[in-house]
Amino acid sequence: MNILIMGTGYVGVTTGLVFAELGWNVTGLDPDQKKTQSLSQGELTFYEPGLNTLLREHLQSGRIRFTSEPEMAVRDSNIIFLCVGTPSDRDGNADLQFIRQASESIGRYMQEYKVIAIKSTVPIGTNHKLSQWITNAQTVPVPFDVVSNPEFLREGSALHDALHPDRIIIGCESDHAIDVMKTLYEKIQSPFFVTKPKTAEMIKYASNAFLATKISYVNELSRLCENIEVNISDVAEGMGMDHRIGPHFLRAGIGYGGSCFPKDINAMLYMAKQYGAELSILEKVIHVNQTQYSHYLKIWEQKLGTFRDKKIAILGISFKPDTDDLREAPSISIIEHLLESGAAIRVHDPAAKLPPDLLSEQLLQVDLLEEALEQCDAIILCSEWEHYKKADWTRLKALMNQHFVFDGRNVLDGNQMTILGYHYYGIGRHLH
Ligand SMILES: NC(=O)c1ccc[n+]([C@@H]2O[C@H](COP(=O)([O-])OP(=O)(O)OC[C@H]3O[C@@H](n4cnc5c(N)ncnc54)[C@H](O)[C@@H]3O)[C@@H](O)[C@H]2O)c1
Ligand SMILES: O=c1ccn([C@@H]2O[C@H](COP(=O)(O)OP(=O)(O)O[C@H]3O[C@H](CO)[C@@H](O)[C@H](O)[C@H]3O)[C@@H](O)[C@H]2O)c(=O)[nH]1
Repeated sequence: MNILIMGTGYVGVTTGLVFAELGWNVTGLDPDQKKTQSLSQGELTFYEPGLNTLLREHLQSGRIRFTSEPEMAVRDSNIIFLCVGTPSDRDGNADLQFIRQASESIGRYMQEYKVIAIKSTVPIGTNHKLSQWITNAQTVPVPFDVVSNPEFLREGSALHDALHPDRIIIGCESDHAIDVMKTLYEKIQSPFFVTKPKTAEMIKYASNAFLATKISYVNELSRLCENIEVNISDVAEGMGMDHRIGPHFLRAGIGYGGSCFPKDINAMLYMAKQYGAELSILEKVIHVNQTQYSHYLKIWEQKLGTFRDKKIAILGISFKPDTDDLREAPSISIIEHLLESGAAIRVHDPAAKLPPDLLSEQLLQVDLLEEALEQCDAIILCSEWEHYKKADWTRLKALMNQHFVFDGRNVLDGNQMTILGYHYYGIGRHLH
């Protein structure tokens, strides 16, 4: 079977490489020629561990190729995966313009039966719209089936997640298309959950919103823990031992970011309004997330005295470690706040780069951790890269002017840092 992947971003490239790894022939299609040229030369356009090696391997094996020409790519495919972006529009709804454009080119160029699977995260009912857009673009009627096959991979561990998913969700009403999907994924050991298209679409949003709810719950709880001298990490560990709660997504921090949680929860709230329902819990989830970083900045500023004229090192700017993605990263809001408060900032990140137009005399990005710490008064750790966990904090201390460490992800050993002479503060973290 020939697989066409429309959209060669995080999801498209990972999905394409996983199918190539499973032995299928894959074509990646993207109108962005810079992306398809770079990928054809074995260079990813973003940072994601493990993908580069697999990309080069499968370019060599001939199982994957990239193009910006839709006509032949659509014609030669048996199954098409839509992995295009669905960003927020001005009202918070998911903007379906890329889904629509992709479906119109499928309709225009298809000449025989195809299975068309949507991996992009799309509002309830989009599968149905897609069928209409494809049909309307056809000049002669050609049969096809649409499948909802939402993706659950995380950036930073995309390859692992796509090769070992907890479940494969298939929303489809055609037995033939369900069989095609089962054949495609047969080498992946994972439960297969077949349901209606609308249900599959809802499972994706409901899962992301639930994970974000867990995070906002512990984050709000961390504020209480801060006042009662209890360590939120210990509370989360004890809670997580109950298998009904589970240990995951209970790490308190400066808030969630990324290209998915914020936009998907907004899209859910938009849908709720559209269908006359209330999702008041999710409104609170957003509120806690939006106030979490500023709540802790206030506490940290009191510890330091003031941010004005202080030199602050920001460690880790990506929304999470092992990615260079800055979309909705809490670090950006923190940097903006510090600049307004008159601090001078040096930023370090193992992979992510601040956009050049943000940089100024007051805000520099440096290549070495040592350069960021040189003469600084305080560190704010915004994403928990291994690089920082493994750093030699005994040696680094000598570089700093004052020794305040504000650990926005609760990952450094606070007791050890205190013994070394740092003034260590985390998130809802009372030290023993
Ligand atoms: N990033 C993640 O971790 C993740 C995980 C699960 C689901 N998702 C969802 O998957 C979708 C894609 O996310 P992403 O992060 O990979 O997006 P992305 O922005 O990295 O990539 C999307 C790509 O689609 C391309 N594109 C736009 N119009 C096209 C067209 N007509 N034909 C072919 N390609 C086209 C763009 O040029 C871009 O390269 C979104 O709906 C997102 O919510 C993302
Ligand atoms: O206990 C936790 C876990 C995560 N985070 C933060 O939550 C955000 C999102 O992290 P994560 O979910 O690991 O990364 P994403 O790549 O955004 O993945 C989410 O969004 C994807 C896109 O929809 C889904 O496919 C994934 O299943 C879902 O986990 C990051 O800012 C993390 O720092 C916390 O603050 N505490």
